[in-house]
Amino acid sequence: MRVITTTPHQLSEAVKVAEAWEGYIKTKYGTNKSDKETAAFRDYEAADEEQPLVAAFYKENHEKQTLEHVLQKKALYGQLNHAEMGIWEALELLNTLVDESDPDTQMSQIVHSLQSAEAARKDGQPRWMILTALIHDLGKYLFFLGEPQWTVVGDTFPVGCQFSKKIVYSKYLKANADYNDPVYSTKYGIYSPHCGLDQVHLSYGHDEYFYQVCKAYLPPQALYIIRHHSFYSCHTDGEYAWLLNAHDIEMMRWVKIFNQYDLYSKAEDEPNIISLKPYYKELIEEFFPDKIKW
Ligand SMILES: O[C@H]1[C@H](O)[C@@H](O)[C@H](O)[C@@H](O)[C@H]1O
Ligand SMILES: [Fe+2]
Ligand SMILES: [Fe+2]
Repeated sequence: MRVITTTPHQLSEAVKVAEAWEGYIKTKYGTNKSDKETAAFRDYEAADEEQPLVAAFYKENHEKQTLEHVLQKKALYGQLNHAEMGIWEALELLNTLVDESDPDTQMSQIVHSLQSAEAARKDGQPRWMILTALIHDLGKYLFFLGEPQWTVVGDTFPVGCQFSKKIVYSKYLKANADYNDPVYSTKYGIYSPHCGLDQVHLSYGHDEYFYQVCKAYLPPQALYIIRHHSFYSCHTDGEYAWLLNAHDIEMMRWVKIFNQYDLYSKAEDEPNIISLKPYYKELIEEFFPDKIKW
């Protein structure tokens, strides 16, 4: 097994910034919403009683997302030889998908995409951020390539090292084959402290897939958001600080800014797809060619 290492210099730099991560994210990037407002989202306790599908989703996800599974899917989809398609086309296609893992929206994905993008736009965010909000979930196209929801949607978490208790529905991780593995069950597993998330395998889903699809076209901040937006135990609960390097800490601030648009826009009115289309088509053309590889 290849162990991923960090040079002493990289390490000390990363430790300097990562040490205070847990408290830091909450104070510095704490949401401007009240506790009551934020409690209305991602309430998995309530979902447990009212939306049994969500718990069932995570049970299957947590049992099956092993390091071996992740490596296999990365090899398969990293080749980008499954389709050629434009961004708007993908958005329209995803219109028929409802995400089983999400307790907060029963709406289709194009609605969620436009709601997130419109929220960023109203906030005066730069064009790359508005575009990122629009497309961040397009990796859910995996579902249309025949993948089951458990390896397409839901929160992500590192595999190959100890699972955090703060991962949503963490109790189900006990049934994961890696849970008792002599290496993968240790705190650092196959990683070394502060090796950086670029070296870490997260459970496989729409984040990693779409990051690969977009790699050639978007600025680093946008790519970072796309790749890590579902890693809630880290960006929201402050877990796994020991994996982060200085670059991660720098980039995480964008994930936090983006997260507000992803989450809280779900309460807003349904956007008018037809009237918004010309604006977003132009925005897409600024960054992407007509067709890209999927
Ligand atoms: O249920 C949601 C949904 O699947 C999102 O697209 C994903 O980014 C979240 O992390 C997840 O909890
Ligand atoms: Fe997502
Ligand atoms: Fe989303």
